[in-house]
Amino acid sequence: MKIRKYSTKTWNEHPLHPKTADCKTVDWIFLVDLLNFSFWSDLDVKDKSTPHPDRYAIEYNGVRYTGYWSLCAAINRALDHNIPITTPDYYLKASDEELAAIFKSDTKETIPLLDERIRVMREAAQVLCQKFDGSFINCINQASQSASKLLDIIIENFSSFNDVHDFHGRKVYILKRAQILIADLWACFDGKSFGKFFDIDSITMFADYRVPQALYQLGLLHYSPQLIKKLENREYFPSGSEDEVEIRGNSIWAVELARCAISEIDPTVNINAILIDFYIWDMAKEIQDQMTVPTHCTRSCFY
Ligand SMILES: Nc1nc2c(c(CN[C@H]3C=C[C@H](O)[C@@H]3O)cn2[C@@H]2O[C@H](COP(=O)(O)O)[C@@H](O)[C@H]2O)c(=O)[nH]1
Repeated sequence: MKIRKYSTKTWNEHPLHPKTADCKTVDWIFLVDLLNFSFWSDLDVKDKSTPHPDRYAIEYNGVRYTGYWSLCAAINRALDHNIPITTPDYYLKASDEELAAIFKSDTKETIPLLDERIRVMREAAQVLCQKFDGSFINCINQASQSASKLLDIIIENFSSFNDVHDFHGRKVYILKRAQILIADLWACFDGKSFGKFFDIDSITMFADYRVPQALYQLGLLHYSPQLIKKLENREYFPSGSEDEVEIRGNSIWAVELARCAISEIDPTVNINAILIDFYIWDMAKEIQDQMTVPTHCTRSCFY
């Protein structure tokens, strides 16, 4: 496995990520991270890099994309057809049919949670147009270059980002999409302009379903035999259930411990949870076929 140096510059190198860092790119990142959830397929029981032929996929520039990349491809496809899909005023007023067409599948399976995606688009567009003059840039400006303040603005105004759960009577703030939204801005704008946050290191890893699987593979997360059996049986974990919150919460802690360990080995290295997460997520995609336990199965708009 090639060792890759991940830096914020790597974010823009992905073929489907925007190559210009401007106002339109902020709208693109907001929409992508508004919809950055639940791509795993009921058809793909093996969830390998060679996906089930019928699982949701988008053909774009001659490449078939599944998962997160299928979302980016669908949005870029619409923009290529001069549909202003990243403009909040557009996805506030477009019909359900017009929005559904954006995610039109190039295979038999439709995008998971399509109705939920349309609902959260409407909800977020309403807030952006009514409270922030139609652009997330005004949320960024209100945060005065504080990542934690922007996090508060996001979860106070956009309920679909409110990834908070009860675990044995305690509130667990996971906030995966709200945090990756801030992280993607920081990475795309290379820590400048709309990506400039003096406290970016306060952002944690993004507890999705892919990185926990990789953390286990790397020996940074331990699963009990009972949990492994449930994962192998593709048992469904309801959003907020004990197993699901445990996997996600411990993933965050595992990355924090990894961050501390790296800093102890080399205090000069400029590392944070975001870069560790991005690196592991990208690597997970490369070693998907070698994974010894499947991802966990939860359907939610949180990740
Ligand atoms: N923790 C974490 N979760 C991430 C990402 C990304 C994409 N980030 C890109 C941008 C910069 C980085 O360099 C990555 O290239 C998507 N996801 C989550 O994964 C799941 C989709 O998985 P699959 O079905 O296999 O595509 C879904 O829950 C989605 O929300 C990440 O980076 N970290």
